[in-house]
Amino acid sequence: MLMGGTRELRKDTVRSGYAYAFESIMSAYIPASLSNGRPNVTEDDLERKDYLKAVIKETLRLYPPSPLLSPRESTQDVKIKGYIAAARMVFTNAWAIGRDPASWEEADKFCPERFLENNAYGSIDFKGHDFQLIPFGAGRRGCPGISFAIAANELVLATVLKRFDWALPNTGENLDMSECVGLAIHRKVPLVATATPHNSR
Ligand code: HEM
Repeated sequence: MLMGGTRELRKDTVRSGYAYAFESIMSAYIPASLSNGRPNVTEDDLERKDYLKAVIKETLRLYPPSPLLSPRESTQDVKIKGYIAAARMVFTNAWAIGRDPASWEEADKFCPERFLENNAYGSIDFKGHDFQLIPFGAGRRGCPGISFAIAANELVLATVLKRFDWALPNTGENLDMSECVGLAIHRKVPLVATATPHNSR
């Protein structure tokens, strides 16, 4: 049984807000607030990086690395949305849940701003309490590595943005964001980007 709907992976050629998000972090947030005369990004810098955190959250909403989480098996009869799941393997489609228009405005649009404080989804988090956003699962068998994973993601992303000038190939507004189907999500078309060291930051 597949919980959370069976929306098909679609060829998402809409560049939507990716370039904007990328450029915003690079030019508006990172240099100004992370430089501080120090060469490296530290965890202290990240305390204040609301936009960067929102970008990671929005990425996990649209592209949960484990789109079907871990399979579960019911130990007794249980009715879920009209299905009987006695001794059945149940998959939770976190990918579809993250794009469900019943839960998200402009569900397919990449819009990190939605997660900024005071905005519509500012209080939603991925720690397993808000069931519309469960890239790490939820409950007793939810991912125990959330804090470590998020800290590593923030640190690496902030560092590579701070240390390099990034440029996308000339794809205009059509960066192909299609995904491959699989246990772990990944890009169908590899991302080609140039990174020029930026030593002055
Ligand atoms: C972005 C990074 C990560 C994502 C998206 C992720 C996602 C997940 C998901 C979806 C599950 C299954 C949860 C469920 O079915 O309810 C899981 C389980 C698990 N994760 Fe992660 N994870 C990440 C990083 C990590 C890291 C860094 C660690 C360890 C340091 C870790 C350790 C585990 C373990 C041990 C489980 C099994 C928990 C259990 O079955 O009781 N994960 N993770």
